Amino acid sequence: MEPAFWHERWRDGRIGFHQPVVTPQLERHWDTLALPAGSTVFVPLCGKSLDMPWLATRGHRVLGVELSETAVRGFFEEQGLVPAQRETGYGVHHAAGPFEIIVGDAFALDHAVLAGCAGVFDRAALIALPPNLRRRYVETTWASLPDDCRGLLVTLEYPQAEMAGPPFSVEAAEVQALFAAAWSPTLVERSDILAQEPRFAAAGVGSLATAAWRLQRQASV
Ligand SMILES: C[S@@+](CC[C@H](N)C(=O)[O-])C[C@H]1O[C@@H](n2cnc3c(N)ncnc32)[C@H](O)[C@@H]1O
Repeated sequence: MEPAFWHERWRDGRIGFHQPVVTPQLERHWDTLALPAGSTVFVPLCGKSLDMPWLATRGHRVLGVELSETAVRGFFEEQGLVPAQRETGYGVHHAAGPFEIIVGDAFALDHAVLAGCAGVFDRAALIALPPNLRRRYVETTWASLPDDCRGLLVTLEYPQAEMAGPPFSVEAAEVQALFAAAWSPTLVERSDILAQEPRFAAAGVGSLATAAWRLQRQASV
């Protein structure tokens, strides 16, 4: 999707992807990653997700990247924080408490800015991107994470022909194909959620599952 698509969504308040609750798979599976207390977790395409404060309650620092300044302003306001702001080569960097969010393009991040991230959490980031950008996202953004990084990825699976994305369907075979070169993906949960997502059923989608993947970065040689 072009940046204008997302800017319009935030400008018009069409943010049905934003959840008023913490992602359940994050609560269920995060601790199995056994990341050290105090370590930094990267949250790509972060929006104003409540997953970020949840990660902070687990003792993490959080580094997010998000195109929309509206989203980032909303996040800090809702958390009751006033961020310090500075211009960087990646975009305007906002920092307050355990949170740092760059208002910028996830595809422009590099090893230098992500070097301190021990973990990564992706909910509605990979699946927000069309197929050509999904590969680019894994080969640039995820590829810039350090060698020992571990993470959790949440995807949706449904017959793509029955509904246009976003969110897009990303099936297990694609997760394996995208990540297998540099990460070890392990499926930790798959649940049928059609009954909880009436807008998919209303759009004519006949089956809908969510999957959670644990990912371990393989050391580069
Ligand atoms: C589907 S939303 C999910 C937001 C968040 N992960 C959540 O769970 O609520 C995708 C977000 O990615 C942002 N976005 C899209 N492309 C981006 C890019 N190239 N770099 C940074 N953010 C991007 C959009 O503005 C939008 O807020």
